[in-house]
Amino acid sequence: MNYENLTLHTDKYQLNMMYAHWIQGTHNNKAVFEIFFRKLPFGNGYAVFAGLERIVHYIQNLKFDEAEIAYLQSQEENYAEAFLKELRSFQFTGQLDSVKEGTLVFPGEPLIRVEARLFEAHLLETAMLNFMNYQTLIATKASRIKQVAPHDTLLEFGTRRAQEADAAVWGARAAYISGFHATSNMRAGMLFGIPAKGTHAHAWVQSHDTEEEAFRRYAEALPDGVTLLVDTYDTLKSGVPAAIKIARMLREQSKELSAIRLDSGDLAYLSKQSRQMLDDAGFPEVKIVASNDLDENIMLNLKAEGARIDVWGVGTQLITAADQPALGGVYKLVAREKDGAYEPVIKISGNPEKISNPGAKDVYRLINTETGKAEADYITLTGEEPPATGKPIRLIDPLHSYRQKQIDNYEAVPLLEPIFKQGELVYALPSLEQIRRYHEQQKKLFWPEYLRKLNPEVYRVHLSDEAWDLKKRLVRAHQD
Ligand SMILES: Nc1ncnc2c1ncn2[C@@H]1O[C@H](COP(=O)(O)OP(=O)(O)OP(=O)(O)O)[C@@H](O)[C@H]1O
Ligand SMILES: O=P(O)(O)OC[C@H]1O[C@H](OP(=O)(O)OP(=O)(O)O)[C@H](O)[C@@H]1O
Ligand SMILES: O=C(O)c1cccnc1
Repeated sequence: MNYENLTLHTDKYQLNMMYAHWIQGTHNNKAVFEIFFRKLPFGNGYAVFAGLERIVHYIQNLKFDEAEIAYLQSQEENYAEAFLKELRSFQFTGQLDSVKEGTLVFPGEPLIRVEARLFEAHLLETAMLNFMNYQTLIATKASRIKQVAPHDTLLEFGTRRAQEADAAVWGARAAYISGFHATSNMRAGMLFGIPAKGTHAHAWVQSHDTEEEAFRRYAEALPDGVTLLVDTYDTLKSGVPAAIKIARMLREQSKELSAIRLDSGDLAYLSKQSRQMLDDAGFPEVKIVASNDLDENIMLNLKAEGARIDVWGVGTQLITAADQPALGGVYKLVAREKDGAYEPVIKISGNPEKISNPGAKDVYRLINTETGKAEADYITLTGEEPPATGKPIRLIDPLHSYRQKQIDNYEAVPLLEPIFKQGELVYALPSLEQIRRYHEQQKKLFWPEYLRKLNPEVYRVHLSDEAWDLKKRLVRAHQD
């Protein structure tokens, strides 16, 4: 079945709630929901927000066609015809604000805010979380990998091990946002304009009588600048020597061997030996590509061992976020329309970290005007006066309110941008190159202590006095 309509890409409970609201006549009441996550993945100090482009396309294409309606009828005989009619004319008419893709984001802050009829806001939850959680997770994993090899070339090789096709292409895009240079996935190349790159598999070597013949034929067949996989039989005894012969052949033809690839064995030892052999043979420009279940920890170790690797092919560990395969982003109701006005709502929990921050909120990044570095993120209620220089801010840690800090000279950059207004797209989606550049600039806003991959400093995310007072008031109201 090849069916692209994602309107029913939602959990059944959303339709249950939509129906129940419709039955009680509250489906047109408005509400505000916010997406945020509570815990950073991989012990990282930040996450890289991604998924907005897919969310925009998803919302623009929401439509209950006849196939969706027929399926719903087949599942629930009870659905009133008038409800199905309501679904047939369904479209998003609300407001959506979001952080831009490539932004560094932190726990507890609103990343996407949806203000819409309950009927619409419920339907959107599942798909939006699905897109945002996965893409943000992979962008964050890719960013960790980039941290350990900031000056090397990074290739995304994960498609064959990804959790199906969508994960492969959107994961490739997420990796590119965080600074990967290319993907092996041709469709991701075609869809998003990511450079597509590839070497060859062991099968190419195995399908010839000798390694040398395989390399020669491959170099003759392909355009200039090939990479040869040298570990099919014996890397140092046969693979690298055969590659050097081909490099000589190519040089005579005024062409060149671009690189060799190592895909097994001790990559530190083999890369150092291969480098020496290539240099001794007069080919210092030929690069060394490594692959084989790499992740940021192995890469860091390889670098510590002095490995001579110029290009890293990273697949499984990146595309599946193997060490933490899910980001726990949530979509929570923060305000509901009552008697024509918004009333903030809270979710109480015995665990203080799970008590939600009530009320529709904005979030600002406070940049110290002297250092140019981010000091903290600052969450206000939407009705509040935005923070501005000249107005000192007392930062109160929402979880540990004894932790307070005053800052005076700052620029407050709003992180949430209007994406949809009254259902109309008001945001010009940036190109992937622009997102990638924006992400690079974002990282420069932070001291390295927040960015390091092991035990990073915790970046502050604070509530304004008004937001904090509202929270205390609602907690108390629920205790009485
Ligand atoms: N010097 C090194 N230091 C740390 N880890 C390394 C080093 N060299 C290779 N590795 C990693 O160790 C793991 C070795 O995996 P494995 O034993 O399955 O590979 P292999 O036997 O060399 O090759 P394969 O099974 O793919 O033919 C891989 O994840 C690889 O990236
Ligand atoms: O190890 P990853 O990080 O997931 O990177 C992708 C892996 O996919 C290929 O191996 P595979 O054994 O599938 O095919 P091959 O015959 O080309 O080695 C490639 O050689 C890499 O080792
Ligand atoms: O081009 C490669 O070398 C490649 C591509 C995908 C997976 N493994 C390797």
